[in-house]
Amino acid sequence: MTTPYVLPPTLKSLRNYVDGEFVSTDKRFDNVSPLNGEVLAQVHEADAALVDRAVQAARRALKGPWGQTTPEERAKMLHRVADVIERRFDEFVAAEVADTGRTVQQAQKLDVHRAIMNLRTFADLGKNAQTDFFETRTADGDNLINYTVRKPLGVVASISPWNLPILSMTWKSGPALICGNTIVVKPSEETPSSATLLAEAFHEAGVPPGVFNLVHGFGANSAGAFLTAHPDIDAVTFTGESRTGSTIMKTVADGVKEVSFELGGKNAAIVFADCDFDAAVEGVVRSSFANSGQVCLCSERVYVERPIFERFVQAMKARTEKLKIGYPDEPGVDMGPLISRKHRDKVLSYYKLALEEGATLVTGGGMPKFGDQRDEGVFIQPTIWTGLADNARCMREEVFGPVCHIAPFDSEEEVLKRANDSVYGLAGTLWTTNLSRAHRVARQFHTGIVWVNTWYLRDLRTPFGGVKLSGLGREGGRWSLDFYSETTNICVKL
Ligand SMILES: O=C(O)C(=O)/C=C/C=C/O
Repeated sequence: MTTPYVLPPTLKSLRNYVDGEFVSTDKRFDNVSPLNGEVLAQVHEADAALVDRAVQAARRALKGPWGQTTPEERAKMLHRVADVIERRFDEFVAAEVADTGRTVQQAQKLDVHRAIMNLRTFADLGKNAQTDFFETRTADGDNLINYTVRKPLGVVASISPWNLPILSMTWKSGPALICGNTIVVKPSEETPSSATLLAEAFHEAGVPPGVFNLVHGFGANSAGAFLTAHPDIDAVTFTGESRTGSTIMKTVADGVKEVSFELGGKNAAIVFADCDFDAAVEGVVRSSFANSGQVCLCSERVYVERPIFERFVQAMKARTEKLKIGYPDEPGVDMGPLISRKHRDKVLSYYKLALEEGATLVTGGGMPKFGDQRDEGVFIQPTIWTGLADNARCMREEVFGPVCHIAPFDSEEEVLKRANDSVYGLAGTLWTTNLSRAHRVARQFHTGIVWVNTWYLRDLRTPFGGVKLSGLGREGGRWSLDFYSETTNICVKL
């Protein structure tokens, strides 16, 4: 097992991967560890010319051998990539841990595990995909048959976030490639390591040049903007902040390109008095502080039915104060640092704002003091507030840190009105042992996803995405196959 946050030697210099080759550039930026501020590697930034080379390589590959492959052959290649990830599992764990400071346990059980699952699941879903067939009889007595065929969109631009780096990159690449497209991926500048390893995995698996391309860089005036503005891309899939989604939508509007967005959230968890109390406490601690609260699905707003409100707040406080914050491989560690100093400053600004807005601080609210090198990292305390008004900024804006606010409620009608009173609508969570209430309330969440008596358990065949500012479209299962394909209907008179 490689030491969890020392990168494998090949990852000291993180290059682009274009047309089957690793490409260095003169313009480089530091990859900085959130654990202790050390420079881990130099990242080679792609300029507009290199992004153009990547898009042209992707376009050429569509007309090459890749364009002639069958879904079965593409599935075999994706499984081979997954085999390489399995073989180099510890390196992918080390890459994710080095870039993000997450716990080794999470990187193993969630991030890298899901990267393998994403590729294998979509390889098989795409290979076995159903299409539609209708028998039609017209009023004039004609008999017709109608059937649909799925064809590739073309060149897909994929921009993935720093919070679940390899999970989101493979969540997009898997379905895009099984549908016969080619892809240019741009990881966040905060998490370049596992993306570079993924390019090595595609290379080792023998996927033809130009099918999978990787460009490193930032958003505006850098690789992200060059890629989404490129005239020869056919679609954009993006996970990240809502305002960046709007910018991308404007960029591709003239070309009327297809977009799939999974954006921000200010998710609500509703805890009824008839819940399984201990399970709800455990579940809401997890849904508030997992990945240091850096998951678009986390619950930053918790509503608890009044009869158990005080008891629930005290139980949450006690359980949260038991969370172990520290290095990725410390025994029993629960939470690592945030992704960067800049992001920690943002979260700390909300910790300060909450008090100005009248919050009662139940626990946390600052930074842990380790008295060792970890103080050079960007760690932060998990925090619980109560007492804020529903219209406080901390109740409406996404903090994207380990924080939640707990408020009491008195009726289903009231709590649903408050939970849905948000510009976002990604994920709702609900805790109750009353079966009919579970189904009745779940469907009244104005969100794309609802979890009942659990959080963030995923079936990859289900539709995943949000409403309002939380996104556009759905990915997952056949919804991914529909997004990453052009569907043609063919009507034949018999
Ligand atoms: O679980 C997934 O498939 C996924 O895409 C999660 C995204 C979470 C973003 O913060």
